[in-house]
Amino acid sequence: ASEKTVTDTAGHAFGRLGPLSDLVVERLRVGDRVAASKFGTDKPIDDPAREEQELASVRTRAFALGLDPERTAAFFSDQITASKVVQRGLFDRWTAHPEQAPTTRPDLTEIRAELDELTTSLLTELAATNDAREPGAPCRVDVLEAQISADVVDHLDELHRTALRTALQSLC
Ligand SMILES: C=C(O[C@@H]1C=C(C(=O)O)C=C[C@H]1O)C(=O)O
Repeated sequence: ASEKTVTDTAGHAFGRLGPLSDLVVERLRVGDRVAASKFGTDKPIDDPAREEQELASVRTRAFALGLDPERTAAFFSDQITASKVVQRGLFDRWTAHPEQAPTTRPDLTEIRAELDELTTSLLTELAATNDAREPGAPCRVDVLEAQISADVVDHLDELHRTALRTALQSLC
C-alpha cells in the first residue's frame, strides 16, 4: 500500500489567498517529516547555513519575478520559523509520549528537495497574488479567511494552527 500523501488529505482554503495558504499548509506538513528525520539524531532543528542559502536564493528569484525581494524574504523567513515551531512542538510531544514518536526516519536530503520544489510553487503563487497582497484591510481579511478555513478543512491541530498563524503573519 502506498503512503498517504499530503495531496490525498489536503483541503482547499477559501478566498483569494486560499491557494497560497494551501501551499503554506503543505510546507508545514513537510515540517512534520523534517522533525521525524531529525528526532533522535544529532541533527539540530536550526540549520542557519541552510536557511541563509534559501533566503539568498528567494531574494534573487523574487527580483526576477517582479516581486519585492525583502517582502519575499520576510515571507520565507516566516515559513522557516513556522517549520521550526512544528518541529519543536513535535520534539516535545514525542519526548513526552515516546509511543507517539515516529518509527521510521525519512531522509532529510530528499525532504529538502521537496521543500525546494515547494519554494518554486510558493514563489509562483506569490507572484499570482501580488495585487491581493497589497498591504491593507482587504488583504488582512483575505488572510483571515484563508487561515480560518485552512484550520478547518485541513483539520489542523493546535500546534499546526499556531504555526500557520506565524507563517501568514507578514503576508499583507
Ligand atoms: C526544514 C529544516 O529545518 C529548519 C527549517 C528550515 C526551513 O524551513 O527551510 C531550514 C533549516 C532549518 O533551520 C531543515 O533543516 O531542512
